[in-house]
Amino acid sequence: MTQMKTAATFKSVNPARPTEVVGHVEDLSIEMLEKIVNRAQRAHSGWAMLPAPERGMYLHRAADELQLQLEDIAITMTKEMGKTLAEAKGETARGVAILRYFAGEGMREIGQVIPSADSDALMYTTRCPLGVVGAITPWNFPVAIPIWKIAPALAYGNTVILKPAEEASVTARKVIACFHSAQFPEGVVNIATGQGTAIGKALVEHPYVSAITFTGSNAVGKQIGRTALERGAKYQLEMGGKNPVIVTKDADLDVAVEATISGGLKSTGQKCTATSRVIVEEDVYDAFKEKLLRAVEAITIGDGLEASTWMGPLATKAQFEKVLEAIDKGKKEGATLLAGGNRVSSLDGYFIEPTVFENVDHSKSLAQEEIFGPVLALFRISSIQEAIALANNSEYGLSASIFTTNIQEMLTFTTEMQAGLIRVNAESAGVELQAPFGGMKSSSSHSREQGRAAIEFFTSVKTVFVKG
Ligand SMILES: NC(=O)C1=CN([C@@H]2O[C@H](COP(=O)(O)OP(=O)(O)OC[C@H]3O[C@@H](n4cnc5c(N)ncnc54)[C@H](OP(=O)(O)O)[C@@H]3O)[C@@H](O)[C@H]2O)C=CC1
Ligand SMILES: O=C(O)CCC(=O)C(=O)O
Repeated sequence: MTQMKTAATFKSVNPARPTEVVGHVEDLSIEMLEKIVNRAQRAHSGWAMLPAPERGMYLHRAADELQLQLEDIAITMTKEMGKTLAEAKGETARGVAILRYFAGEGMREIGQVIPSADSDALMYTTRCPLGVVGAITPWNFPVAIPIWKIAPALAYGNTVILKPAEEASVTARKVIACFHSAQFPEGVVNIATGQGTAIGKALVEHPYVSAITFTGSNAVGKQIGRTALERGAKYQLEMGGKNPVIVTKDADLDVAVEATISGGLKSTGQKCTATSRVIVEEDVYDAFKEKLLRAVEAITIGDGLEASTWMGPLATKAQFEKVLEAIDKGKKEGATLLAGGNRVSSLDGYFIEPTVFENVDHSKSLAQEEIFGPVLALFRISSIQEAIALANNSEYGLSASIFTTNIQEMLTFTTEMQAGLIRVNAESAGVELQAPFGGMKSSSSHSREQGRAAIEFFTSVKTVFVKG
């Protein structure tokens, strides 16, 4: 009798009601990962040799499949990590658009002809794929983030292994099923579910994995960067944010309040681009605060599948506990709690009230540490210079917004703000797929994802000199 070694599994639960199991996912062993990496390595040369427009057609077919599965995938996402169904549908539709954008990359130019000093020579650049790419992704955007890593990797001729967050693995498996239904050649698109500290780590260390693209926490990102650097693999890290919004005395306060609520509290504040510091000029501080607190009070909390819900639960038990601890620490450090601050005791899941603090010390945790939850800190300032200095007083530099109608203030902000995404009269979150995305300072490894910028990470440049 042949003994088949079967994989262990782990369960993924619904954060809105943690007794409900959304699905079981394979907890791969290192031996199984080894097989997947070998398969991806074997598939690489065939995939890289395909004409780029043909690779683009595969991506179009994956987009068609994702479009067909949009409703089911969005419902799974809401059940698995809690964001509202409207947001989950929007994110899945964004995944379709990203696939179509990178399908088009198969038809765009990849190099330049450069004048040579030798009149008998032709000199040009071209690009080649890196090989096997490992994509390690978080739970907060379980469709968009994997796809904005996988789609360019494939378009430029790499094969891919996705290691999704454990808490979003059921959704990730459904996304990868769309690629399989689109009949990508065997081994080109792969998923390796399991623990980050085992499977993720082994992927980063594997000699056949030429590049790692990661989104998640700073602690893990830095560790991945060190390991990849050590063995000469290419790496790209997108990590945290402590994103400021500045509201000046010339701002339209209603617009600023709506954008602060949306940027800070949609997805329950679990976006690396979420607003967490709200820096308001003293002339309008009290008026802004009053409007903000009224809007916060109107927020409906509940299961993301219910149409009346504006804000769902935190995605995981760990995140729920981390956010409650951060709120508690803020209180102990002397900040004034204006709204929220508690778990929602009438609901079983990982729900926390939208929370607003003021009188926050700039050097303390509420002003400096990424919370990744529905928590806003208000700061009162007396000038635009003070506002920008405060906004820049952070180890992070991902996204930053200003609300003003004063053109000089807009220009000063766009010049002096140290952030990869600068937004004027618009919320700090919300990324457009055709534009470069990434942060400054500790928010990223200084590279950019999405749009045409993606080609820089997922390919290597070759300079070719041909002498006749
Ligand atoms: N920038 C962003 O978009 C995000 C930021 N965060 C921040 O990170 C905090 C913690 O969230 P968390 O989910 O724990 O984030 P992590 O950084 O731990 O997880 C992100 C991904 O990395 C994997 N991973 C974990 N450890 C390793 C490792 N040693 N080697 C390789 N891969 C690994 C995880 O797998 P597994 O799930 O199996 O652990 C997951 O797929 C949040 O509170 C928030 O502050 C979180 C999510 C997104
Ligand atoms: O703001 C967005 O749409 C993207 C946010 C993001 O990339 C993240 O939270 O990891």
